[in-house]
Amino acid sequence: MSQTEAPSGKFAATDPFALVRDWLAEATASEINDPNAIALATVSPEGLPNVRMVLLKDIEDDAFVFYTNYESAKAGEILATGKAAFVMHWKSLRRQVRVRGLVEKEDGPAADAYYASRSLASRLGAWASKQSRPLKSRGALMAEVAKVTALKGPNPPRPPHWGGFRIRPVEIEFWADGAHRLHDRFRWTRADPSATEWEVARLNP
Ligand SMILES: Cc1cc2nc3c(=O)[nH]c(=O)nc-3n(C[C@H](O)[C@H](O)[C@H](O)COP(=O)(O)O)c2cc1C
Ligand SMILES: Cc1ncc(COP(=O)(O)O)c(C=O)c1O
Repeated sequence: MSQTEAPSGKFAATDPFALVRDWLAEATASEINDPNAIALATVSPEGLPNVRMVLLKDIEDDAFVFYTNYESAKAGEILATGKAAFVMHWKSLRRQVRVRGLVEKEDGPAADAYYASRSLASRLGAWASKQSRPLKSRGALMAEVAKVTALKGPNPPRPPHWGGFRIRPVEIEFWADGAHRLHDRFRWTRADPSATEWEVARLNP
C-alpha cells in the first residue's frame, strides 16, 4: 500500500498503459515530429550503459513494442541481459514518461504485420542494412539495396534478422513540469511483469 496521495488531474488513471496512450495522443497533437520517439537504454554484459532513439510502434495492454535489427548492438545487449529502459520526452507538453522492464522478442505474426505495413523501400532497407556493423561506403550500401531489390522482388518477406522487442515493464513513471522545478512525479511499480497489481507513489521532484 502506498504511503502517498493518489494520482489526480492529468495523472489520474487506473491503468498506466492507458495513461501513456493518453499522453502520447496529446503529444501527437502538439509535437513537431516523432511524438513516439523513445530514448532506449540498454546495458552491456559488463555493465556499460548505451542509449539511442527508436520509435515506439505499439502500446499493448501490458507492454511496449519497437522494431529493429536483431544483429544490432542494442539487440545484442537486450538478448544478453533481457532488460531495457526508455524515456519519452515531449518538449511541447513539458512531460516525460520513464519505463524499465524485461524484454522479449516479437518475431511472430505481429512483427510480420508491422513489417508488411512499411514502405517497400524501408522493407528492402531492412534486408540491405547490417545495422551497427562497419560500412565501407555509402556506395556499398546502395549496391546492397540494388542487390536485394533484384533478389527479393516487390513483396519481400520479413528478414529473419529484423523484428520487434516487447518491453514488459516493472516500473512506469509519469513526470510533468512544475513551477520553480517543483515537478509532479508518480511512479507505478509492480513486483514482476506478470503481476496485475500496481503500486503508485508520488515522488519528490
Ligand atoms: C527519431 C529516431 C528514431 C529511430 N527509430 C529507430 C527504430 O525504430 N529502430 C531502429 O532500429 N533504429 C531507429 N533509429 C536509429 C537508432 O537510433 C540507432 O542509430 C540504430 O538503431 C542503431 O543502434 P544500435 O547500434 O545501438 O543498435 C532511430 C533514430 C532516430 C533519431
Ligand atoms: C533503422 C530504423 N529502423 C526502423 C525504424 C522504425 O520506423 P519505421 O518502421 O517507421 O521505418 C526507424 C525509424 O527511424 C529506423 O531509423
